[in-house]
Amino acid sequence: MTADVIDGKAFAAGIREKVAGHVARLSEEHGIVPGLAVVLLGEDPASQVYVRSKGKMTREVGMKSIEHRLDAGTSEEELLSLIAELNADREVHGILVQLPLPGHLNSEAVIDAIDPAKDVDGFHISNVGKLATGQAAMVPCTPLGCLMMLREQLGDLSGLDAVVIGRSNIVGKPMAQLLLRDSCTVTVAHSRTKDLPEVAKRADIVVAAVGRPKMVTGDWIKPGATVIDVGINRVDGGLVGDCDYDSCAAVAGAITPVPGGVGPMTIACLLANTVTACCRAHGLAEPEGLTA
Ligand SMILES: Nc1nc2c(c(=O)[nH]1)N[C@@H](CN(C=O)c1ccc(C(=O)N[C@@H](CCC(=O)O)C(=O)O)cc1)CN2
Ligand SMILES: [Mg+2]
Repeated sequence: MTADVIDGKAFAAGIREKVAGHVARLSEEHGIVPGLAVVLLGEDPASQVYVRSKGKMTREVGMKSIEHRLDAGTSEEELLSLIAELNADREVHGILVQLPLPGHLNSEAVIDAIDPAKDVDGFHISNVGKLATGQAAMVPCTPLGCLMMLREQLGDLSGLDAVVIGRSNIVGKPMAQLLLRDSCTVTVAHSRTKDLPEVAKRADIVVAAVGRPKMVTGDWIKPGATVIDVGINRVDGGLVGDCDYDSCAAVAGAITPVPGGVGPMTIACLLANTVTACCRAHGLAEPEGLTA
């Protein structure tokens, strides 16, 4: 079997087009321009690339991009004071603090200072709780992108066996919640899981989000399963996923490549979340097909 390649780049472009349509309508019918504020501390090269890309795509879909680039040594007090300003700014509908933060800062305290209604990353404890209890939440962008690709590829996910490898707050845990919401039977596996290859091999859906280059190999995959590779590992100047692409693609029914799979969906879903937050803030109907 040769797997279908799930083209995240093309899918993400389609989402951005939908977002642009909603933004145009918000402007024409209501005179509203959604605004996204991105805060970056320090000079981490990858973070700089992501933040630049977020700004560019925000502008391309017609939204207002607000960027705050702060020194790596910025104190928590200064950062919290900026967040309070953004919380109060009516032109800002979404706020995102680029992660990882420099080590002297308490990420949880920083994230929980963001108004949950503007938390377009979906990392605020209130959004985490809402997702877990089935309430309307802001949903973390990377898992949301994975869910959209899975629904597109497989249709109804109900009853499917899903194994999420990785238990991070940013990807693994919210991914498991979303799959559960879509009535999958969900297993969250991690570095201490016994017989991990056998566990993975039972799954119709494997989501790999561990941050270990090429860890998941084809012999872990049930023939025909759908493999979503969230890993972005820089190895020998190139980019590889958490899955060994060639051996997994030889067995899977469908697979996301790295690059060009999950990555581009993250920023597209961020833009989608910003439009959703803007509509909610103004009591307007939420855009369809852009939320979980
Ligand atoms: N506050 C947040 N911080 C971080 C998040 C996040 O969702 N919110 N996610 C990641 C980084 N990230 C966005 O911030 C991100 C990662 C990767 C991509 C992407 O398009 N990747 C491309 C490859 C790009 C490359 O060559 O490096 C791909 O996979 O095709 C977009 C956004 C951590 N921090
Ligand atoms: Mg096929």
